[in-house]
Amino acid sequence: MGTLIKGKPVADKIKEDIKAEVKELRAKGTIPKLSIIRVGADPGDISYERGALKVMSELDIDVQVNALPENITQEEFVDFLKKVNSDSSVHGILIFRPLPKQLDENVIKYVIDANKDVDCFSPLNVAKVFEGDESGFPPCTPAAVMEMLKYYNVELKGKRAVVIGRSMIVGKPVSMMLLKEHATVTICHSRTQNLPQVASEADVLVVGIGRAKMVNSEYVKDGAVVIDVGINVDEDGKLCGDADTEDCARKASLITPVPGGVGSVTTSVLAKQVIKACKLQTGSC
Ligand SMILES: Nc1nc(=O)c2c([nH]1)NC[C@@H]1CN(c3ccc(C(=O)N[C@@H](CCC(=O)O)C(=O)O)cc3)C=[N+]21
Repeated sequence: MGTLIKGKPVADKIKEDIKAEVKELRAKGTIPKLSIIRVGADPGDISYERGALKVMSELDIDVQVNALPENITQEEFVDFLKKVNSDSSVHGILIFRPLPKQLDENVIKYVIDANKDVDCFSPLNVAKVFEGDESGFPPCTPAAVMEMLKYYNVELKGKRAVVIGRSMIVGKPVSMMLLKEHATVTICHSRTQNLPQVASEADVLVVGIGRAKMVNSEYVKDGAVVIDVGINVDEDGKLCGDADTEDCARKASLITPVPGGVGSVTTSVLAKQVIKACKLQTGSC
């Protein structure tokens, strides 16, 4: 029976480091501020927003939530984003994705100010993740995965990591970050043949596909570490991951729960990146 590894101690440690930095910034008259841009009311977005608001208020970081209508046009969205870009009181910008289909992410990603882009939307920040350059902003969820692995002393060097999912928010960047730590990385997705077989070769299995409880013990090698990045809402309206936690735990050595796992660390990483952005913009680093 595997051990559930929770996000809370990892998040607490990250928050502890940030607290002093916020104090220092505030003493100099700078109020760190995050601007969230949400289009519509997707349950995953709402969950992230709720978590983010809680963490930012704990840490005394200002947040502005911009809830834009589901049917907003591309032009209106771009105009709005440009306004947030040029608002000097805002240091970090988080745009929930995926955006509705009338909005072209391939255009918008060039509009967001890379220095305020705390969740790696801008191609400039994406490039840095792929280059292993830590001067930019990695996406918060993959960064949270790496924080979890580090905190729980999971060895990556030379190990076989399998990532299920190839999104720009989770799968692709987390694969590059695992590669940087010298894992041998396989990226799987909905078209992968013999998925359970490939997944069950993993020492570390990272799941981010957005399909509730899809991954069961058939996908898990004995003693593997399972990191569940999925945030889904089940039939009863409860939050659940992409893995069937209980079933996977029969074989896994360590497994992250949902809620209370990676998601709870993501929001702390977000706060950390807002502070990094704030220091960058106010010249205090
Ligand atoms: N650009 C972008 N980046 C994302 O990383 C992103 C996104 N868009 N769109 C939505 C999904 C979903 N997501 C969550 C992150 C944390 C929690 C979280 O804090 N969850 C808490 C529970 C919070 C609550 O519901 O009260 C937990 O798992 O314990 C939830 C969901 C990130 N996503």
